[in-house]
Amino acid sequence: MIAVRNLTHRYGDATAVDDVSLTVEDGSFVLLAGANGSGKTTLVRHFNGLLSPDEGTVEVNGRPVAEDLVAARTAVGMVFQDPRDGFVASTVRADVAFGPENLGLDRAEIRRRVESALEAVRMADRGDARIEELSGGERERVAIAGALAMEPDHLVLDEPFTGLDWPARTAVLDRLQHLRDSGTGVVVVTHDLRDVSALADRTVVMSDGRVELDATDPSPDRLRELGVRPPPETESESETARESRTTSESETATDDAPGRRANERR
Ligand SMILES: Nc1ncnc2c1ncn2[C@@H]1O[C@H](COP(=O)(O)OP(=O)(O)OP(=O)(O)O)[C@@H](O)[C@H]1O
Repeated sequence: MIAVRNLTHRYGDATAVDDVSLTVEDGSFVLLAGANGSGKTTLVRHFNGLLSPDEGTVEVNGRPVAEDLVAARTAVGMVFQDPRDGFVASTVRADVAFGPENLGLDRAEIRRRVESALEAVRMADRGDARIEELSGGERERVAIAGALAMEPDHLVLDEPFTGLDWPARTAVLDRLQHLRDSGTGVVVVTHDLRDVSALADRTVVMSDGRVELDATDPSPDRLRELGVRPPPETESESETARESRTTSESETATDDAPGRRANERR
């Protein structure tokens, strides 16, 4: 479990994360959303000690992150958008193998993990490709494979789907669902709730550094209020509901006060 308690993070005088408490249980899938600058990336960077709190604590599997950074980074895998500088080897397969090799695993286990991770991002046939020759989306997929190959207890993906085509996106989501079902805690930071929200056990929305919403089934209206576009199904349901509301209001309006009703709808 990742347990964040009363976490505050400041950049100079600006408070980016403001007294946030949040837990990510093993085997749960948490969607972390919120407008630009609301503090999502800053928050998740604390999950494996990439940042240290100004106030509050973060524990992973019951142990304070600051006490053992290596343990925290082994337990919490992290993938960020645009991983341009994050590669350590020249070919895809060597890069994905780097982390498992550092865990001291035997060759057969490293091979199993690497092939399985490449399969998950639909790059199984590109293992020998040179990183420098890959497109942006392919690089993102290699970065995701690198984190998958570590088989961490928790996996945090910050805007992981931006450059991914639909087949890759679907394949990665399938793997995330499978991981969640087998006990991994998954956190996906995204502005785009399409497809991901169907998998999420909870949606957490940040605004101005605070957690403003933590719900299993957030209402589309509340999401909109917090600057998050609802997933399409709920959005269209809501549109339908609004349309039918508008129609019945307009029927009533014809009966009693047409001008006033028309203004209200605007
Ligand atoms: N390295 C930094 N130095 C100073 N301020 C920063 C730094 N990183 C982030 N901030 C500020 O902290 C606030 C939160 O930023 P953060 O990147 O955590 O938000 P976010 O919700 O992930 O945004 P986005 O959706 O745009 O990625 C913003 O006001 C941002 O300008």
